[in-house]
Amino acid sequence: MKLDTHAIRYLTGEDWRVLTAVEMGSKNHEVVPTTLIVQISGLRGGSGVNKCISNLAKVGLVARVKNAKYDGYRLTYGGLDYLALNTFSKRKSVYSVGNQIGVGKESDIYVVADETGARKVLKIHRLGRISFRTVKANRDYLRNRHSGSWMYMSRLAALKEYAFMKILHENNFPVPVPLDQARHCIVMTLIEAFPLRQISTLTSPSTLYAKLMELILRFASQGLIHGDFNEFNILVHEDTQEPVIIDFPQMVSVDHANAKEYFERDVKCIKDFFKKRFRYTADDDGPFWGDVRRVGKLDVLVEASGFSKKQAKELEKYMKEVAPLTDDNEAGDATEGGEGTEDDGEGEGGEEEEEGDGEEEESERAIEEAREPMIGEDGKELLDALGNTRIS
Ligand SMILES: Nc1ncnc2c1ncn2[C@@H]1O[C@H](COP(=O)(O)OP(=O)(O)OP(=O)(O)O)[C@@H](O)[C@H]1O
Repeated sequence: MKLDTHAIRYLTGEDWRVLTAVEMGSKNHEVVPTTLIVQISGLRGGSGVNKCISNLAKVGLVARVKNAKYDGYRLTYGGLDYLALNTFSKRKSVYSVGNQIGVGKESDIYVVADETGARKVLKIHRLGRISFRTVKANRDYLRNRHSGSWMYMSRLAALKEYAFMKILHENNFPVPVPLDQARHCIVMTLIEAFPLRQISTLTSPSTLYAKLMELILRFASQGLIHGDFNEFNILVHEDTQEPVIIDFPQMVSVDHANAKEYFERDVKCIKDFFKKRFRYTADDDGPFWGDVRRVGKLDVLVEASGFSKKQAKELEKYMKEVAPLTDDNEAGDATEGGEGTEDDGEGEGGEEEEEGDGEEEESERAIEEAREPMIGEDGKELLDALGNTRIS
C-alpha cells in the first residue's frame, strides 16, 4: 500500500471527523474498536462511518488491527501528521509544505510557508519511531503503558521543546522563534545558517568558542543545563559567526540530580570538537561547575508555562528506558513482528494466531508506510486541500 498525498484532497469533512474520532479513541484504547469510532464521531449511520474509515485506511491515516477480542483501528503517524497540519492550516501558521531538510533520530524537519510565502520550519517529533520497529523489549515496555504511547510521548517532546524555546526566546537566548505548536509538531522560524558540524574553517575559532562557553554558563546562571550541547545542535551564521541553538531535548534544571554531569559534558563536547575540527584549545580549562552563579529561574518559569515536572519526568523515563533498548536490539529483533496485540497480550496462540499475525503484519506494513515522508513536493497541493477542508 503506497501512501498517496494526492488523495488527501478528497477527504471530506466526515473523513476528518472520523479521523479525529480515532485520535480521541486512542487516548484510552490501543486499538480503537469500530463501534467506538462510530460513537465518538457522532455521525449517523454506521455504514457512512465505515466508508470514511476505509478511505482513511486506504491513504494510511489509520491502520486496521485485529486482535483476539475485537477488530479496530489505530491512528498512524501519517494520521497524526494530517491532523496537526490541519490545525496549523486553520490557524494560518502553515499554508504550504516544502522540502524535508532534516531527519533526526526522533524527528523530521520540513521547510514550510504561510500564506504570505514567509518560510518557516516545521518539526515533527517522532518518538518511538525506532522502538516502534517491532523490538520485543520495547513492546513489552509499551504494553502496559499509556495507550498510543508513541503519540503521547511525541506530543510531550513537542510540548517540551515549545515551552523551552518560548522561555529562551523571551529571555534573549539565541534560539529560533517558536511560532506554533499542535500535537507532536512545532513551527518555528527558519534559521539561515549552517550546522557547526558542516563548518570546516572559522575566521576566529576562539571567538565562537568563547561565545559558546559563555552561553553554557548563561544557561546555567538562568537555571538551565542544555545537556546535549554539540555541533549538531548549533547553527552558525556565516557572516557574523553568531551561534543559534536549535535543539534542546535534554534540557534540565540546575537542580536536576545529573546537572553537574550534564554541564561538564556540554563543556567537554565543545572543547573536544574545537580541538579536533579547528585544532583550537583555549588557554584556560573552564568553565567549571563551581563558576555557575544562579541569577535567574527559567527552570521554574518553564514549568509554570505549561510543561510540568510530571511531564518532564515521564519523558525522561521514556528516553532512559526505551531509547537504549532500541539501540541494542533494533537489528536482532527486527523480524519479531511486533505490535498488534499489545492491548491484551492474549492473542498469541490457537486459531487466532495465524489470522491475527497476518493482520498484524498488514497493519504493521501500513504503519511503516504511513511513516514514510509524506509531505514533499506535493505538499503545497496537500495544504491547499487542507485549507479548504474543515473537520466539522
Ligand atoms: N529552525 C531551524 N532552522 C534551520 N534549520 C533547522 C532548524 N531546525 C532544525 N534545522 C535543521 O534540521 C536538522 C535537525 O534538527 P534537530 O536537531 O532539531 O532534529 P533532531 O531530530 O533533534 O536531530 P537529532 O536527534 O538527530 O539530533 C538540523 O541539523 C538543522 O540542519
